[in-house]
Amino acid sequence: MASVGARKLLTFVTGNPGKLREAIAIFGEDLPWKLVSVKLDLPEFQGEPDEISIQKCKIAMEKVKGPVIIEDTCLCFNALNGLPGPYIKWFLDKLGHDGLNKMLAGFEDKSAYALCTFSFHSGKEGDEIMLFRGRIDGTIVPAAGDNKFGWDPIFKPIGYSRTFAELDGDSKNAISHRSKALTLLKQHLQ
Ligand SMILES: O=P(O)(O)OP(=O)(O)OP(=O)(O)OC[C@H]1O[C@@H](n2cnc3c(O)ncnc32)[C@H](O)[C@@H]1O
Ligand SMILES: [Mg+2]
Repeated sequence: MASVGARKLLTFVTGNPGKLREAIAIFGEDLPWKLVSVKLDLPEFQGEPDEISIQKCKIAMEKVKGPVIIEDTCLCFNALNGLPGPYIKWFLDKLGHDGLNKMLAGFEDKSAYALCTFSFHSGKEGDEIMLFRGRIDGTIVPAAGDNKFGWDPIFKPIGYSRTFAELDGDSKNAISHRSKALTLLKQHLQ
């Protein structure tokens, strides 16, 4: 298995620099693992979040021989029974922040949740793909804050008066869907 010093390499396959930046910060340096990345535009599958994550991980496993992770993020509007969910990337791309807000114009319920699923495979034949999930609940609001990463400007976590985009990186990482999922993965790796 590839290693740096005493540390084993864990390869995160993603085409998204925002995810990578946050994952590196959350993963930290306290494990006997070093997180490295491979930039690849993975296919956008359809289906339920777990199925999508497993399919995505299988593609990553073809590219990376060794321990590998991928991540899939859904943004689910409760008024729309969980949509756009795994399809949020295309909805955001085509409609923008304003259009996503307008989708909820006819509903009183503006609540939503972000769901992050990390998939891990050890790289050993016969081992199963393992899933680690994190969720945060919030509200969809008109865009506020720096437009640096995806739908951050329109997601206001419950209990906060500011959107993800208005929080600094450490504050987002302390509570986010991504950090909850990655913390479970880290516990497994320990
Ligand atoms: O290569 P992968 O890892 O799949 O990266 P992606 O950008 O295609 O990501 P997804 O398929 O998981 O689609 C999720 C969409 O939600 C966005 N997104 C993911 N996590 C986010 C976060 O924490 N805050 C804001 N936007 C986020 C992301 O930019 C995409 O538009
Ligand atoms: Mg993707």
